[in-house]
Amino acid sequence: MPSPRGEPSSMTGPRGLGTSAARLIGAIQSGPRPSPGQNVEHGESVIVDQALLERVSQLGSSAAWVSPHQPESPELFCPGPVRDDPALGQLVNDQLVAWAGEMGIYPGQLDHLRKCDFGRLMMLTHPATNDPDRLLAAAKVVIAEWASDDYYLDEEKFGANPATAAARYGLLYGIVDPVALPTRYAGHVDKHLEEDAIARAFRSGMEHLAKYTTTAQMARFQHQMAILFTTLDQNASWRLTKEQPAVWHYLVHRQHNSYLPPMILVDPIAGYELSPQEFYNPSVRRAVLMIGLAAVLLNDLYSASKESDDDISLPEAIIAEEKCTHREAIARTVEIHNELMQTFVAEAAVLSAAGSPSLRRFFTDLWAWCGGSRQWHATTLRYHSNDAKRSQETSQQADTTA
Ligand SMILES: CC(C)=CCC/C(C)=C(\C)COP(=O)(O)OP(=O)(O)O
Repeated sequence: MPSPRGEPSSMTGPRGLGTSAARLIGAIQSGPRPSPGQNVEHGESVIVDQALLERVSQLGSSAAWVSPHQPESPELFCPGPVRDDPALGQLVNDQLVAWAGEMGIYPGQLDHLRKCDFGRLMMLTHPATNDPDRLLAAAKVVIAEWASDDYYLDEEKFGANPATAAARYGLLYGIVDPVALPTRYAGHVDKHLEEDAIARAFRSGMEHLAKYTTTAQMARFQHQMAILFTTLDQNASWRLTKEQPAVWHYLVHRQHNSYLPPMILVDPIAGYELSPQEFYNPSVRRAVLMIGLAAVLLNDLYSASKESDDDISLPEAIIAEEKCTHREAIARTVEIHNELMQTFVAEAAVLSAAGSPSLRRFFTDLWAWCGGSRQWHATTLRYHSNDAKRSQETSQQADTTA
């Protein structure tokens, strides 16, 4: 298949772990000699600095393997946190919970919200900044995303309903990418903001985030949110039909129902910008999509204890398709996660060697985001509460790989 930007035919060569990086090197090396400073923004015609490539290829990969406590469990290929500053996490968490109260999200649940410690998640996933206000800006939109998932789609006890989810997400997108209605109807949006706490949270969170984003960074965030909402609609449709998706359908779904909305904020929160030319370069996008999927599969590994019995997740899709045990499905999920992470490392290394300093930093910050997210998933009360519906087997199994 030709890529949208017409990569050389060497991109259609062998497939599988590692071969993709080799294809990229081939593609990059086969082009004409670059002019000084040329990088992936301007096409694939860059000669790779082999010494640099060897250095970046090592980046993080050895440290990402951690010995399992149970020899039969597959190891998770994921780094640990780059920084752990509990006081900073608590400061952000306190401000976040106060803001959630003002917005009216998680009514009657603020104590639980505090204990889930999303402020700690932000501190762990954005080690490039110590500025609590930057972390809070990112935290607000993240918690608004989670609230929409909980209150529109997942938690029927909170009024979530798959039959109305798509209609609600449609209205919510009108807040994320503010609509410009004819005068006669504009007041309805204001009324909706008064009535819907999640819409209010998004409006407020986006305003705060805009302090730190360029126009292009905000636009790409809105694009990623539109994608997220589309897949949450897809999820609602599976819930309505009680369909267990095929594994590949689930992977397509989860690649976009992923942690990419918070992950692609690593540069504005750290105070730099990956250019739109590099961000949207198809090879860069491919690497980013892979690490985004891997990061959210880690959620599937840790969150099983809180999910309902009809949960849609990769282990559940594998059990249905392969008729295997829960333990085997977890092992397969870890394998898939690891393949994605390893391919990301290989491809990001090549792209880093050819790209700008901001691209190298962006990949490094995504890697750090995963390390922080893993630490939070392994410890947060959201996935480790005493009233967990299912046995803790899944998260314990995932923990043994941590
Ligand atoms: C942070 C973010 C992008 C939230 C929106 C969608 C979402 C909640 C996820 C991608 C996390 O997956 P999941 O819906 O399974 O989350 P929980 O396990 O219910 O916390």
